[in-house]
This record gives sequence, structure tokens and C-alpha cells, in this order.
Amino acid sequence: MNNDKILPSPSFTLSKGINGLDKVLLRESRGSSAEVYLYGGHVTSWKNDHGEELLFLSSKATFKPPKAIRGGIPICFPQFGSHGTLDQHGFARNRFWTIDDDPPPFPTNNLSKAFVDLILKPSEEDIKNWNHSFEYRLRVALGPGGDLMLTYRIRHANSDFSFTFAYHTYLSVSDISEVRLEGLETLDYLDNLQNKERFTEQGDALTFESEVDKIYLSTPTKIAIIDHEKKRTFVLRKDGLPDAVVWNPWDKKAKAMADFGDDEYKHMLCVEAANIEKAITLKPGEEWKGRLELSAVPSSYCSGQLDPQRVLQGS
Ligand SMILES: O=P(O)(O)OC[C@H]1O[C@H](O)[C@H](O)[C@@H](O)[C@@H]1O
Repeated sequence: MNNDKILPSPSFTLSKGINGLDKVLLRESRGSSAEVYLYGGHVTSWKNDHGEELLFLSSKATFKPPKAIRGGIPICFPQFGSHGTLDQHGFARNRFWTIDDDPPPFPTNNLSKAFVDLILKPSEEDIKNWNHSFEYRLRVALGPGGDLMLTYRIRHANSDFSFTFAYHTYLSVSDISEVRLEGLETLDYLDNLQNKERFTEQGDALTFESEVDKIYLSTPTKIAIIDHEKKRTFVLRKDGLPDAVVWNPWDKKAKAMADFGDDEYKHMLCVEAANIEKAITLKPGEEWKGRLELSAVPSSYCSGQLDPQRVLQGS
């Protein structure tokens, strides 16, 4: 690509993506890769070392600000969903982030050479509407085995402020009816389809036959999404993000979304590392860190290895 420009850091390439939006390409030496749009600080692609796409991105995603990109990993901040006074999912996914050329030291991801640091600071308009100033630093990194790692650090300057948060990860699956999710059995959840009422999940791994929109509470650090047809298991590990949202719009809602194909619900599942039930409150000068790590492994690693007890112990 002749419009690519190598930045001083050797770890990524900056180029123009869809509709001329800036995007960063990360490539790990063994062949895995990821793409991050500065619009939204939004990961739109994550490929393994065979070049297979692991994230779902709608064929109808518009890439037209101020609409958020449909698919990949939108960042819901400083508000998840309608849990507050801001627009749905807050504003971070609709803002232009910048590359942070001089981030303060990051203690994590030392092994990774393929990474980029982004930063979001509120505009004057955001501060007028929301009255809080903050610095949101996001590092997107690829591990040597192709794992995708997202770490955020939020520091804040003026009066106390509270936020809710989600990495709204759209995983690509072969066929939703062939997918099983392990790690959320027997947990309490708020059902967005039933006025956020609280229920308790039954003891079996989750399978999918209709629309689902649930916020699981106090979840373990590890969740597994097993795609039987692809013989692939996604393992989602998280720190500092106690909740997990599971969302699939199914057929009716899919048809109602302009930027989502009618049948695309069959090929995606959102599993979102989140902090929703108990908002995080930061005092001036305090910093908050949350981390998501995604890996995709062959499904010989499947059911049983992630029994709830082991998951809870983080083994
Ligand atoms: O259409 P969006 O604003 O991107 O939201 C998409 C979905 O996000 C989350 O998963 C929520 O729990 C859903 O209620 C919502 O429909």
C-alpha cells in the first residue's frame, strides 16, 4: 500500500481504511494480525496466523461517523446501554481517538511487539454535556500466539465521576445454533428483554435458539465460546471487568437494524467483558485499569476443561 506510513514505533502501520478513515494495522511475526480504526478506537479485524477472520463485522457496517461501526469491538464508555443519561453506549465509540506517541509505562504485554497505544480525551462539547475531564488510554496488542489483548487505563482530572463500560466484542461463529458458551452457568443476570429484571441461570452451558440480551453479574475471569462446526474455541479472559453481556439480536431485530444483514445474526455472538451493575467511581487523579484477552484455540480444548469450578479458580 503506497499510502502507508511507518511511524517511529516499528510495531504498527497507519493507513487509510474504508471511507478514508485512519486505521492501524498490527501484524505479529507468526502471521496473526489486527486492524484498529482511530474512529471509535475500534478493533474491526482480528485474524489468526492462517488469515482466518475471528471477529464478526457486518457487511452493512457504514463506517460513517457519527454512527458507530457495526461489528468488531466497539468500546462502550462512559456508559453501557441506557444505564445513564448519555446516548446509548456512551460516546467513546463515536469519537476520533489519536495515537498516543508517549504513553506512560505499561506494565503488561511486555512480550508483545505488535501493539498500538491510543488516547481519547473529551472534547469541549463532551465536557459541556458531561462535565468531566478524563484521559482514556487504550493499548491494543497481539501476543506471540496471536492472542488479542486490550487494556484500558482511565485517569481523571476534575470532580469524582462514575462510569459503566463494555468491550462489545462481536465474535465470528459458523452457525449460532452450533455454539455453546461455558463459564456463566448458575450465575445471576439482568435480562434486558425483561425490563432488566434479575434471574438466575440454570446449570447447563448456554446454547442459542432465540434473541438473547443478558448482563451476567460477578462472572469468572474466564469464559469459553465453543464453535462446534468450526472446531474452534474462543477463550475470553478479563481483569477488572466483573460482568459479561451476551447478545444476539436474532431474526426480527436483525431485520430492524439498517447496518446489519438480515441473516447475519447466525454468524455472530457478542460476549462483552463489562462493568455495569456497580459503576466505577474515580476520584480526581485516580486511575482505573481493565483488561480483555481473547484467544482462539482448536476445539480439542473444549467442554470439560472449563468446568465452572476450574473457571472460578482461573486455572
Ligand atoms: O445497536 P447498539 O447501540 O450498537 O447496541 C447493540 C446491543 O448492545 C448490547 O449488547 C445491548 O445489551 C443490547 O441491548 C444492544 O441492542
